[in-house]
Amino acid sequence: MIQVENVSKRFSDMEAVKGVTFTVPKGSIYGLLGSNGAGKTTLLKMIAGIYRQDSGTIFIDGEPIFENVKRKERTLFLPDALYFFPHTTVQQMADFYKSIYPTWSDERFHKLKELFPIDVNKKIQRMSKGMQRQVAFWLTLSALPDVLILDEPLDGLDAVMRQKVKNLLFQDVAEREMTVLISSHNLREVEDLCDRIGILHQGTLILEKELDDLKTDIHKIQVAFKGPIPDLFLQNMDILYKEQRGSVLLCIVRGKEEKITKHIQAHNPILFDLLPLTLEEIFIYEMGDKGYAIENIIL
Ligand SMILES: Nc1ncnc2c1ncn2[C@@H]1O[C@H](COP(=O)(O)OP(=O)(O)OP(=O)(O)O)[C@@H](O)[C@H]1O
Repeated sequence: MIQVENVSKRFSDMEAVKGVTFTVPKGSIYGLLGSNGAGKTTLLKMIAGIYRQDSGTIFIDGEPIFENVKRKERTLFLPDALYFFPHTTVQQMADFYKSIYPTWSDERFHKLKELFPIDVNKKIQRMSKGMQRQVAFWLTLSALPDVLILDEPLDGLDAVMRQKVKNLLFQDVAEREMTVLISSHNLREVEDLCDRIGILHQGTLILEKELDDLKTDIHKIQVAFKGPIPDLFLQNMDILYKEQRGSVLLCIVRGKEEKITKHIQAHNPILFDLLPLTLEEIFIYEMGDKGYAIENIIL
């Protein structure tokens, strides 16, 4: 479990992270989204115990992470810019991981060989960017971490490999209750992976949502009445957005489908449609005046 409470970090005159609070429950996947420079990497590095926060607290499975060797042995961070020792092979890196991570599993390492078509005796720095990322996942997942922190992890992987990696993450979350925090600048890339999404904008967490709630609780409706729109009709609905097109009223409303349908039908509309919203539309309407922040992460 990851608990981040009111965490801030400043680089000279630049406040990169401002009072961020969120929790990632054990055995769940949290997606931290934000455009370039939003503060994702800085926040992730604090949660991984690489940077010390200026203020606030960070607990991993109930303990502070900074300078906590025991916790770090079970918390792996996969950075966006990968680093491997010069001239090392996959096998040599695996031996190194084995020497520093007590949870390392040779069995897992050999099992994953079937998924990653890479020669263990090949020098990593001679591999392509995507192959290097595959090696990083191979090593990381063989260490069986309790908590996995991933910074833009799918960059450079092809579509097939992305799916393989996603399946592996699901497997570890389901079977070992691994906790995953994953940063991305693209909602589409992680929407099928995450239980919960947080949006970071200029160092502040501006929106946090369970993806399942989002999908079931927001609807687009089109409705028309014989005469003018009844006053009570509008007053009793949680409307995020509304637009009149001739006699048709288009609304984005929050609430349970059955309740909304019942309410609308009670006003005898001559036209009524309830349409599904895409995840992108939901975010745009939810963000309201902060819509500019979402554009970069959904296009
Ligand atoms: N070591 C550093 N020294 C000074 N400023 C830094 C440092 N690291 C990050 N920053 C600044 O902090 C802000 C947040 O950067 P960060 O790398 O955390 O953003 P990000 O959301 O990960 O961006 P990207 O998606 O582009 O990787 C930026 O304005 C950046 O210039």
